[in-house]
Amino acid sequence: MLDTGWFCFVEMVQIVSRSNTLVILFVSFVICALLYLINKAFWSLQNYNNYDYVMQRAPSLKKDLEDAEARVAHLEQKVTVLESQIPKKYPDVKFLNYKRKKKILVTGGAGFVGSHLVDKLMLNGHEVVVADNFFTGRKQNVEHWIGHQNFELLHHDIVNPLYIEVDQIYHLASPASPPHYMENPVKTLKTNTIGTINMLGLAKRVNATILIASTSEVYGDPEVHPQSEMYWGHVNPIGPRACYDEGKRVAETLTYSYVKMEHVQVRVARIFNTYGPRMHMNDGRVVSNFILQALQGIDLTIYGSGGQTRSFQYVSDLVDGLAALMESNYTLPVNLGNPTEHTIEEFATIIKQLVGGNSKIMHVAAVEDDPQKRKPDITRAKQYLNWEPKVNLTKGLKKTVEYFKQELKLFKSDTNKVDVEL
Ligand SMILES: O=C(O)[C@H]1O[C@H](OP(=O)(O)OP(=O)(O)OC[C@H]2O[C@@H](n3ccc(=O)[nH]c3=O)[C@H](O)[C@@H]2O)[C@H](O)[C@@H](O)[C@@H]1O
Repeated sequence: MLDTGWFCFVEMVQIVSRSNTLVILFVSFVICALLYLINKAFWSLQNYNNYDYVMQRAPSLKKDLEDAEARVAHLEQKVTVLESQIPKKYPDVKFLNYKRKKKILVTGGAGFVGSHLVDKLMLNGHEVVVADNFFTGRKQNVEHWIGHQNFELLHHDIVNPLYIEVDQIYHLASPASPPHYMENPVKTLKTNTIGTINMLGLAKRVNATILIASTSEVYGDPEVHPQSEMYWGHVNPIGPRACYDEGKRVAETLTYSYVKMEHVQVRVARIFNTYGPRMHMNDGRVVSNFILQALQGIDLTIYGSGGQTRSFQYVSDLVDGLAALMESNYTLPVNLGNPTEHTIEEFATIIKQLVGGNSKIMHVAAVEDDPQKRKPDITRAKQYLNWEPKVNLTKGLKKTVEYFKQELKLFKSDTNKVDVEL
């Protein structure tokens, strides 16, 4: 078509040179108009043919597209399967031969203390089964082991019996922070009584050694200071803390009854105030409360005068003590705690200095039956387990503050304010 146009143009130039200019201009105009119309008709015809062609092939093109989509879906599936086969990177665990490798159940193994203990046992090369009802425990505390050949996670409430084969049981399952264990006192009692019976029954059936996590709370509001294992305690049996204090006291009584009647191999750890990474942001105990308040620049709330004392141990010291107790042959209760004692007022100042910021210290109403002093006598642990705490308060608190900073960042990406349960 372009060639024809060019040809006509040349022709016109030749005619112009020979004829009357006006006639020639008119003829040229008519020719150009005709060429334009022919050109337009040609392109419409071409487009019509393409459209027709596409319409004719539409069903087969649609089928091709469907086939391609099915092939892509199939390949995607294959990629998913292959990705799941790529070995996950786990922390390095020790190799133990079958004689030394133990199968160990940790109840409450997804909780704050339990998960640190699980890490230690896993790294030492044992096979670990965690049973947790996730009331205060969290999957994220043990997620780095999920899928490992030595690890198993059971969503199980130990108020119901558990039938498995194990060599050792660390029985840690129970809420431990006052606001959590007071939330449902009957459930706390069931966990510490029926749950403990179930675990002692399991230990008896499979001939496993069982370690019971008891607490400094069995000493109640103590009249003896520091508290040695010989002290029988001073607990209000009908007070708000009784569900936990008395629950743990019954757990100890049950334990020694199983020793007397069934010769079960037992260990009993009386755990004093413990802190460290993986504490829940809404734990409600003093360490997490003060750190979170200081990090957010809000006032640190002291319950009562602040003259009451506590002795804080870092979680890695505790798990070393628990493992040492399990491996010992000592069957009476053992205190596991750090004997460095502080008033709560001093503790608030320590946290404020460590975190910095503008928080002030304020006093609010005292809580009922709050033990006024607490400090472990750890002579027994030193003598029979060769154990004593290694991590000092500043070092432990620095790690804990770092942990809570990260937790706050994650939390704040969701919302702007954290409600600390007070
Ligand atoms: O941390 C632990 O290991 C222990 O914690 C609790 O015992 P408690 O000593 O009462 O724990 P906190 O709630 O941390 O209280 C410690 C002290 O700080 C005070 N407190 C707590 C929280 C707060 O925001 N402000 C405050 O002044 C409490 O009144 C108490 O005097 C549990 O009952 C024990 O079973 C557990 O072993």
